[in-house]
Amino acid sequence: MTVLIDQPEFGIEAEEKKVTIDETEFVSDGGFVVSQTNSFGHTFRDYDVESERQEGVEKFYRNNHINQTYDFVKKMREDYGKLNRVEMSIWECCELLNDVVDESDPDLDEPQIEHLLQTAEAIRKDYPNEDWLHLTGLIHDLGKVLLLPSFGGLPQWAVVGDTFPVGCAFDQSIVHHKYFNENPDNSNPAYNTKYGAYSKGCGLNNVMMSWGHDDYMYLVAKHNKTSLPSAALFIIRYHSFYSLHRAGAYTHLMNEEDVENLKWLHIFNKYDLYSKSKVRIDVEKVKPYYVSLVEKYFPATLKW
Ligand SMILES: O[C@H]1[C@H](O)[C@@H](O)[C@H](O)[C@@H](O)[C@H]1O
Ligand SMILES: [Fe+2]
Ligand SMILES: [Fe+2]
Repeated sequence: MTVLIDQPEFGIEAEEKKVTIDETEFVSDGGFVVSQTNSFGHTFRDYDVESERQEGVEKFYRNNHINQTYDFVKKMREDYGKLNRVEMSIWECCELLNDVVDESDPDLDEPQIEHLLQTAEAIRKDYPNEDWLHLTGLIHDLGKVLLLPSFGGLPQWAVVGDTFPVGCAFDQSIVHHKYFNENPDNSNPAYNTKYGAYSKGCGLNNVMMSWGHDDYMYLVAKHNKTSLPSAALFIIRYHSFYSLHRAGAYTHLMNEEDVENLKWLHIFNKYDLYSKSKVRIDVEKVKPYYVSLVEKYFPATLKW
């Protein structure tokens, strides 16, 4: 197995370190079993199948697609980039997710803390030595605290669901694409072409993504100077960007570093998606391990 992990130094100017991956030798056989069906007996991410979640999820995407505009995202990034709302530790934030249920998800109606631990534990089974990836699993959805009053109490459409670039044409592969017809950017010639506000190979870092838990948690991790490698930050920031990592759209906006990091996101996605189940994790049992990882990669208190 060839996985090289440079542990970055902790410091403001420390560059995001790379974790290189040799896919041909990277075998995962630790025992995580991919389930064919979700808790409701359907295949994962089927947005059209009749189920108890279908109607609510579609309503969610209508609101999401109408309201996520370039100007809205710009405003949210500026506002939340100040990180002036709350001060707390990573673990305290995990516990806040006890009260959060995600309305965009056809596969899960459990409190989000379950999903965090299920994802992290599933990764740990197959990649026992990649502790940074376990921690990435634990924290990737922490941005959903944006739903809570002390974080601004944003509506679900501004926090969860798949993400996509704003400022250029909305790709057909995006879930419930038809609702973009009512998004004002869709009829704005500055934003409705293949490249829109961007240029070929400009790099995802220069692309504005619809606002939600991904970009927020990226901002929190980055500005609080995590020592996690760049692949972890990429996973956190783009894990909901299914039109890219599943459908292969928008690759014309990627640069070389994005291409490298996308390999890790593909690995991560398997655990994020297929670990969703009704099988509960014993939080108290696994807590000491995750708290030790948090100590390794984050300061004790973070600004949110
Ligand atoms: O419904 C889900 C959920 O909100 C996830 O946290 C997000 O990452 C997915 O992309 C989305 O489809
Ligand atoms: Fe997510
Ligand atoms: Fe997730």
